[in-house]
Amino acid sequence: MAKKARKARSKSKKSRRTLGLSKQNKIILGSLLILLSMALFFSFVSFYFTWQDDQSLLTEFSDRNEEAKNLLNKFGASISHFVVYKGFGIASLILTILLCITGLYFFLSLEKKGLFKKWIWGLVFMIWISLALGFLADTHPLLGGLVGYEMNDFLQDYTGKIGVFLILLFGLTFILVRFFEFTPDGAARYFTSKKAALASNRKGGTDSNSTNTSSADIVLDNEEDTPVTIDTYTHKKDIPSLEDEKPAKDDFEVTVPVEEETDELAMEVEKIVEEEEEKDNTSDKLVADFGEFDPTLELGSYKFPTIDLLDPHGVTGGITINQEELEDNKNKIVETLKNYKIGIAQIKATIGPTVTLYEIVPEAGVRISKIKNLEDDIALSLAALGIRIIAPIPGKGTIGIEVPNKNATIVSMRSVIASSKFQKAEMQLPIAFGKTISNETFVVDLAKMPHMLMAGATGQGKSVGLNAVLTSLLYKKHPAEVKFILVDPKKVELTLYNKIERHFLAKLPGSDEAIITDNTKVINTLNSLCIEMDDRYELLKAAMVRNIKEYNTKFKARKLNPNDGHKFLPYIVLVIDEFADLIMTAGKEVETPIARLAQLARAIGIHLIIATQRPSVNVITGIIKANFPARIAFRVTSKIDSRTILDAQGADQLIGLGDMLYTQGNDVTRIQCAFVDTPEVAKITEYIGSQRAYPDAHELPEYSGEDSGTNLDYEIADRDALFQEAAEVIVTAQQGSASLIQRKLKLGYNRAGRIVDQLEAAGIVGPFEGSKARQVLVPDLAALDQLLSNELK
Ligand SMILES: Nc1ncnc2c1ncn2[C@@H]1O[C@H](COP(=O)(O)OP(=O)(O)OP(=O)(O)O)[C@@H](O)[C@H]1O
Repeated sequence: MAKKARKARSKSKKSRRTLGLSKQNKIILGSLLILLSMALFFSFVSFYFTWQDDQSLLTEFSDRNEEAKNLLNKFGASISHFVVYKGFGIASLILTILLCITGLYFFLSLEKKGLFKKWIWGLVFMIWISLALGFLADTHPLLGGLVGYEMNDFLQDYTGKIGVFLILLFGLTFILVRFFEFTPDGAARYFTSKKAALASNRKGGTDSNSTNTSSADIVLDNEEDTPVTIDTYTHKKDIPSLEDEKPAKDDFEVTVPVEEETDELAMEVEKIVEEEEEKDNTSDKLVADFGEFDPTLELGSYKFPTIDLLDPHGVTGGITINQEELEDNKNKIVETLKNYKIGIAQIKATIGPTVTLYEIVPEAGVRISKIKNLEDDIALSLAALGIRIIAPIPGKGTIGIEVPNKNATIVSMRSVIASSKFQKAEMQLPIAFGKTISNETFVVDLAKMPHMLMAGATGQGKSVGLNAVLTSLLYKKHPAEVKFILVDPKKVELTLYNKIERHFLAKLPGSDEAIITDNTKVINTLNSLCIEMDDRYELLKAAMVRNIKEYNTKFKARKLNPNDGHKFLPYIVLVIDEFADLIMTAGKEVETPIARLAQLARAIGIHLIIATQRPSVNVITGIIKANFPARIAFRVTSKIDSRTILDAQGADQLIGLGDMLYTQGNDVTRIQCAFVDTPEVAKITEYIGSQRAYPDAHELPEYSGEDSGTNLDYEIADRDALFQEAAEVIVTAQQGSASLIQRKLKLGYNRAGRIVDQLEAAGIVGPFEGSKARQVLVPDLAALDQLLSNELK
């Protein structure tokens, strides 16, 4: 009976949990297993009739002329010999059943958890039956198979016949208790209930109307026959908690208490788990059927730029070391320090592309500050610009003196992009800046920075640095994964990226140029980015995740429904070249949204890179600085500038040409920025731009400025010629957005915006509502006609 209940439960547990294969593959595998199980079944059964005839053929399997009597010929004879004769005897049939069940599980895509249990029990049965038959029918070894026979033999050698019998008895008890959930009181109840049912049947035969309909009958029963049974019946009706006392007359009712008496709690827990699983199963099933969502699919044929688009800049081997120069510098350092009575215990040189680091361990008792103060003297004696003393080198306990090489080696972008460190970088937005002083490629994750401030006097390598950042991302990221917003007031530095507008750039709806050169447009873009940020936070909140990475992972696993507004979110990188210019002209209007973005945008994948020539405090204000932990300083002209950008000096001692300091907190790292020339950028953008692209640049949310949409007073005569058409479009679509008018009537952004203002003045659309489309106040075209004709009266 318990088995019956189990079956019923296992049936109800049929869930759509996947087995890691696609549905088609599961059907194929399932049918293969079912057919195999049938083949084995026929082989095994016929083996018992044909084994003697086929025995001689076992060694001649490959001989095509020989024919076996087994229903499945030589295959059947061989496999049966192996599984039945040498294996488990007649119990091997269980194997065919297990295979068949497994096949059905696959075929019907059932949950595999129960399957594993079935196999375990199947094997237990096989071993027990084999052992039992080996014991009981030891004169017929085919029944128990070699396994049963040998096991018996082995056990009997140690425990004798009685011992084996007791072992078998224990095995049987184990199976009865664990598999059939048999308990002595359960059995007693079962038999009592059967007895009671029989008794009531007998009674039912004499008095067919006496069953559970009237209390008078019950009292009668009570008087006449088994009082216990009737007691239970009345309890059962009134007090369900006492059901377990005695079963009632009806078979159906008897089964209920028996079920509750046995291991029911565990079963109910399983049911709860099942419900939880089903939620996930929908996405698991989607993933199994269609695979994970692939955001790159729309541009599936996109080819990443190849390395040969980059120039090696004449550097083929590593850095060439001038041994003489090294010795010379070393001697000069030692001598200068000696002049100031500073003894050196040890000196070591690390040769970098632009500078060589001399690491010295001073003799015991030398004060570090003394060496630090000798910076100018050492520079003088070495007759070199750009000496930087790091005392002490963090984490090393030595003092570093960086001396520029006479012949600096260019670090080509090609070499850093090709480096395994960059190629293998498992970062969200990896950037290969260049090489450190020990000639290691320096790769950082923009997503971790999360915003970057870049400063340097004119001609020191800022634009090259920005190009290095953009190139790194272009080499690592698919157009679906990252979008750039480029602000270039100088109008010349970033123009080349126009070619990849429809792949990698994002812009405001309706703007013609993807690269922003106009300062007023920057304000709109920044505000639009703030709207995008708020929208993304809403999406993250709805998805119950903390950042864009988790969000996108969840979306790819098809756990977020696009119908609820969820979509794959690309990273957005905003690059502003010449920030000083912008802040001078727009001031607070720019500073406020930038500060807001810098404070909040890290989690939702919007990252800012700001470059400026003048790192003065009125450009890099406190609020901006506080939110840009990653700073890069190219050579600046004064110590004050260095302090403003890095909070430390040193940038004034750089040698220019891409020599830079990078800090992201405390440590300052000197890096030679990778050099990528304009023709190389042109080649890369050309390569990408010539490939199939999205229909348009990535569209940012619409932002119309704070003062728009209020106090509008348009004369009817001043209305746009397409006013009525636009009104019809808006009313038909019931969506008050300027971009809709733009698309439908093929207008520019400004004109569409004006029309929207006129529609608002006419009371056709509601006021501006931030990122949302305006409300349409007119329900249909008839109402619109009426409204417009009323106006004319
Ligand atoms: N990493 C580098 N390696 C070698 N040379 C470099 C590097 N960076 C810049 N240079 C040299 O310096 C020149 C000026 O660089 P870049 O145009 O980047 O300066 P900038 O700081 O952007 O100047 P501006 O602010 O006037 O635009 C480049 O043309 C190049 O010759």
